[in-house]
Amino acid sequence: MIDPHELVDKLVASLPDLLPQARWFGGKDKPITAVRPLRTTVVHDDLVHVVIEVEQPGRTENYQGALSLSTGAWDVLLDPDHNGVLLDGIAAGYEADGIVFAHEPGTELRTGLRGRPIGVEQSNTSLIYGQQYILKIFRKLARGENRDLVMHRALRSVGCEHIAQPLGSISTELDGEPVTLAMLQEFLPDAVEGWDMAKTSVRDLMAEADLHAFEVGGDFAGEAHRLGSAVAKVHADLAEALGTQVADEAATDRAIAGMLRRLGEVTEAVPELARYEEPLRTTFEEARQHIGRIPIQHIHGDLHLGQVLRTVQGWLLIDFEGEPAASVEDRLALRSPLRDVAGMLRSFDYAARQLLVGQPDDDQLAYRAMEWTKRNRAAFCDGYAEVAADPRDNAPLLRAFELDKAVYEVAYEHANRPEWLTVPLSSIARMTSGGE
Ligand SMILES: Nc1ncnc2c1ncn2[C@@H]1O[C@H](COP(=O)(O)OP(=O)(O)O)[C@@H](O)[C@H]1O
Ligand SMILES: O=P(O)(O)O[C@H]1O[C@H](CO)[C@@H](O[C@H]2O[C@H](CO)[C@@H](O)[C@H](O)[C@H]2O)[C@H](O)[C@H]1O
Repeated sequence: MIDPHELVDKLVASLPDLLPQARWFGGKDKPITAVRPLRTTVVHDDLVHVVIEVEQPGRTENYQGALSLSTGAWDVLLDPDHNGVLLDGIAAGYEADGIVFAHEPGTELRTGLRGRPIGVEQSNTSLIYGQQYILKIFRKLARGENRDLVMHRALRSVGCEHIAQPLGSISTELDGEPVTLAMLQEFLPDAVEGWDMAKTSVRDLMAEADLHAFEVGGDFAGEAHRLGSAVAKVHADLAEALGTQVADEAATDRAIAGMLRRLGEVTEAVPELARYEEPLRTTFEEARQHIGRIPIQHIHGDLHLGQVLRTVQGWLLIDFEGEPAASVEDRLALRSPLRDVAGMLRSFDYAARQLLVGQPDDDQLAYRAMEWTKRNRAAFCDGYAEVAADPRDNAPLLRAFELDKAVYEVAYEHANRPEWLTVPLSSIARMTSGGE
């Protein structure tokens, strides 16, 4: 009989070489100084689940994976011959040595399906079972229940129609604290990402030299309007399920300090931001007097066009984990719903400009991009205002949140896609000099 611990020890020795090749591994920027197994669980005849601790200069993080007990092959979560037991375990309410497979109350699941990896660039690993279910396996593990699962459960409890319904989970404990390993949701086979739809619309506009955005076949404004209403409904549902609070002095201080801290950190890392530091600082400080006007609540936290799916049943919001770079406390804090609105407004700007990235300056195309952005941002706000207060009624706050998001994007692009840095930087330049 093969000893799983021996297999895991062998695996761990090879992980410093294997991990940097995995798309989901979030520590590619630094060398790996040590990998240790934290917990080894035989989940099924041929599936050994492993939680590892990865040590790098200045950070120690936990990740999960699995190997075959018979062959020692690594990352068999991706293998349809091995991953069927995950869904079957959730359906059956199975437990294996502290790993708990559970379905949501009142849920009945089909079994015997094999999971195929979704095959998109992602920081987790999602498996699709049949045409019905999607299992998101969280690769980097955080202590405490995963926010994506908590928010989905809260939204389900109030009958929210703009999410993919949560159906089950896999969880465990590490050092006495709960840890979510995976979340099962309904899979929408007809779903199209908002980002892809928006890019198609922009392409159609750019291809027509003489037509305005409203005259082009691929006009997105109707969708942007519906999306605005959907986001407002999700905010209302989150408020109903989890409550709201007045932003008191402590919450206000935290919000302003957070924006100023981020500005300082990003300016240090990206010198191109320095010339806008002063007006940005002033905008963030002035936001203090406006924050108290709107109740704070749980929000999506990382809303952009890649986090919304258009399905036959309307727009759905996915991935409630929050900003990848934010601390656990920041992700759990109550915040202004205008932050989500600001995230989406930034995304319209991105969608309009992505075709111009790396191209020589062209005033006509830049003008048309701006036309598309304005039209869709306005439609989104109109849709939002049909369900809740108009976000534009709080323009100074909305503007501060947009600029804060743009500062975040400067850091994100600097680290991930340097050629895209011009997108948030040019918006910051425009907005800090009085433009929209
Ligand atoms: N319920 C769903 N139905 C159909 N496709 C989905 C569903 N949930 C996620 N997807 C697809 O999977 C992609 C990744 O999902 P996401 O939850 O954002 O993972 P990650 O946090 O790892 O990026 C989405 O962009 C979308 O294309
Ligand atoms: O991986 P996540 O979805 O959590 O988000 C991160 O990556 C996004 C890029 O994929 C990044 O979004 C930025 O680029 C988008 C276009 O690719 C654009 O629609 C967004 O508005 C813009 O913020 C996101 O910021 C980052 O957290």
